Amino acid sequence: MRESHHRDLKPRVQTDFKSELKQESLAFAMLGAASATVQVQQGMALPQALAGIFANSNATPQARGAIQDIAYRAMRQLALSELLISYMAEKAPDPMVAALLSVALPLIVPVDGSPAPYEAFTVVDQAVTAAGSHPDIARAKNMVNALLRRFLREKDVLMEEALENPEAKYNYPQWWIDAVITAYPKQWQQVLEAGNKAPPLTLRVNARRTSVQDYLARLAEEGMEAQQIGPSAIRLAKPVPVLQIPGFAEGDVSVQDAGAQLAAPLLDVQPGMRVLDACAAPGGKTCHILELADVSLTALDADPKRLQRVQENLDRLQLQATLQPAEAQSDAWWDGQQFDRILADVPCTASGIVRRHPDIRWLRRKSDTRQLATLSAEILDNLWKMLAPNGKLLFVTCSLWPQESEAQAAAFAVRNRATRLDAPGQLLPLGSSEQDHDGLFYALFRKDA
Ligand SMILES: C[S@@+](CC[C@H](N)C(=O)[O-])C[C@H]1O[C@@H](n2cnc3c(N)ncnc32)[C@H](O)[C@@H]1O
Repeated sequence: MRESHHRDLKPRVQTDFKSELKQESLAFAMLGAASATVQVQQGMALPQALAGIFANSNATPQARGAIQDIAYRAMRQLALSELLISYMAEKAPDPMVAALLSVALPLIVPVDGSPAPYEAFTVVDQAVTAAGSHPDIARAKNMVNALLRRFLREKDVLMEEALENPEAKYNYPQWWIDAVITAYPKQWQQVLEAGNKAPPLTLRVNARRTSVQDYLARLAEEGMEAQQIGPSAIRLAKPVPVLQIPGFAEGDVSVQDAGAQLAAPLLDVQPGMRVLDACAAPGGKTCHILELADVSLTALDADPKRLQRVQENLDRLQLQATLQPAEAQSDAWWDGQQFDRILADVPCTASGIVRRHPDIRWLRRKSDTRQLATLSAEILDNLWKMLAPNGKLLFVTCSLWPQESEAQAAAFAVRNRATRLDAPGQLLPLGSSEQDHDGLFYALFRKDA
């Protein structure tokens, strides 16, 4: 996938996704996933693209699930699919046709080692039906048929050739591959591969309502296989929709990655403390802090809409915080009273959570890293003055890039004469079953009196 290729795309996109196809058909799901894929190629985040498609469509919850699954698979193999298409198509297909082919190919050959979810001939047949049903691409129906059938015939040779290309082999832009190799010369392959695996569903047990042991027993009673993978973290063997998680609606558990669950304990909160969560939404870490101690917490975020999600999570867990829509690099909102603890989970490239957001690699530009690092430095310096003497500030990113993480932490400590305390540093997402977490970074600082 070439950067310039992306910017030049001006496809006709069917955002008002009302298809005449049967909702339960694979063709319907593929068409929805292809519409989402085209929008990502135009620069929109996949969750937003899907939300738009769902809002404008008549899709049932089941059909939505299928669209989502197929779109996420397509993101994890986009560079491979695009290269394969370029081998087989005489001229570059219309973006919507290319997107339909890009959602079909991973269903025939998943490269993460998982079994193919459908019979290959069903995929071809349904892709052709999908093309035929869409007014803008119906004329490409025969081409879709011919190309996918050729792929079935020549799969081994085509795959062998394509997998010699690093972008197609690993399914990341070349600059991303280079950045991982530079930062992690020993584990780069494992890191890239882990980012292409579907993420686990990890729960955080709410210590105010139950214990890990009791909750594991409850899951066992319900026939759900699960394993403890952190002090409060439980990984389900098979992901399920949130509303099927026992006790979720009542607040017994929340969904949170095991790596993200390290934040609240590291802050070492004590009853009565004043705590600022400076980039709080959607409130995963906010709620965890409040589950651990009765503190007076301000949850700040620049995005008021995302702050509503913090409130929803607080309500579900029956917790309280003061919500503050504001930018963390500003002090216009601040009453001058210092905080005992500050969590700075700053905006970053999110390169460490690419297994959950496989679209990120196609949306980010190399230059984003520097811009975000500059903003984070401003945020950190501003928050430092809001910290009380002997207070602690926890700096968190979900980035793999040292420029945003370790280099940022080191420069911050020097600028502010902050004392660095023990913290895990960079968590490498290696996808191993013992350490199954996202790629977060943690640095903890104390302001000496
Ligand atoms: C990594 S997310 C936070 C995740 C959250 N701490 C959790 O555990 O659920 C970063 C958040 O920073 C917010 N944000 C972005 N720029 C900001 C800024 N300048 N000031 C404050 N918040 C900002 C985003 O809206 C986003 O919600």
